[in-house]
Amino acid sequence: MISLRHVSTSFPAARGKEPIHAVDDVSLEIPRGSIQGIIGFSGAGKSTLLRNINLLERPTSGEVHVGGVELTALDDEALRRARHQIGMIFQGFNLVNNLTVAQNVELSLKFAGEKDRRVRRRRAAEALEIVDITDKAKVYPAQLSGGQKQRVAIARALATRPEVLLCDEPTSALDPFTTATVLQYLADVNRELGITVVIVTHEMEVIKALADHVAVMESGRVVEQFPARELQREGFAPHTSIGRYLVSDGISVDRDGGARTQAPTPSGDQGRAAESAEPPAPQDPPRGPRRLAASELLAAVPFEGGRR
Ligand SMILES: Nc1ncnc2c1ncn2[C@@H]1O[C@H](COP(=O)(O)OP(=O)(O)OP(=O)(O)O)[C@@H](O)[C@H]1O
Repeated sequence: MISLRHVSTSFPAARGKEPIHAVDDVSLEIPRGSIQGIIGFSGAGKSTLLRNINLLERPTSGEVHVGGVELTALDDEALRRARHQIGMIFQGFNLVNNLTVAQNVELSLKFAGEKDRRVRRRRAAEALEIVDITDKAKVYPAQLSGGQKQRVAIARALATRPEVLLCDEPTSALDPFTTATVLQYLADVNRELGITVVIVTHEMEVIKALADHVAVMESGRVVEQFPARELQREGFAPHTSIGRYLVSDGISVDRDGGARTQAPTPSGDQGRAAESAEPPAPQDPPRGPRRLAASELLAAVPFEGGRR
């Protein structure tokens, strides 16, 4: 379904510096209808690789194929049409604040060239129903919690009926209970609509809950791949030190190094902004009180139809 062939992406150097090789000769096959997790530390190149799939970031070299079409060979107009098959959601939700929830979703259909307003309204209503947020159709994003905003973003991505959903750290700004809710919707979308999901995250617990396949990135390269079910197998150890570190106990890769520990509230659906900080170096694991692992909370929140 998605085939990345020797994809590299470099960014020009600042004066006197070396260019940044954000993605370095990555080849990856993602089967139709699967959930592919991409994990690694900050700066590993995960987001750039994800944005290479819909050419939001055009690779410097290599080929990107989606649904049998080589996107890297298309002209601008053909690429614009092909992109309707690929929805995307982001850590920061990216909703338009001065439009209502329904208008935000309709906007994606407008961009996709749907001229009939009634069709846009109907399809937006359908998409909002998929993520159970129809009751918020007339409110503005500022009136929503983080989890609700992400559900609207999922609806917006689904409105064009894509075959692929790209998720860039979709739960990083959410508390663990809200994370479980959003993951549930992504699992449902994958299972019920057959949408191929690619999810970039620094949280192994998200991968464990959702993914079929895992790719570990370091310094722009995919250094290791394994089936996500391996994560449930006792004694499983990735081959690379970065992979072992990411799956080791206590690693929900809390980027603040455990300095800000916050117990989630069961009411849950209160988005809170994640604070950015450098990740710990692999040889320097996080200190301080361990944040409640998402798995503990996922166990507490029913995850019906969850994949694992
Ligand atoms: N538009 C850009 N211009 C210049 N450098 C960039 C650009 N986008 C990304 N980079 C650099 O490319 C490298 C990979 O960045 P990328 O955002 O893909 O990593 P990541 O693994 O997603 O990190 P994070 O988890 O922090 O989002 C980093 O060194 C980053 O600074």
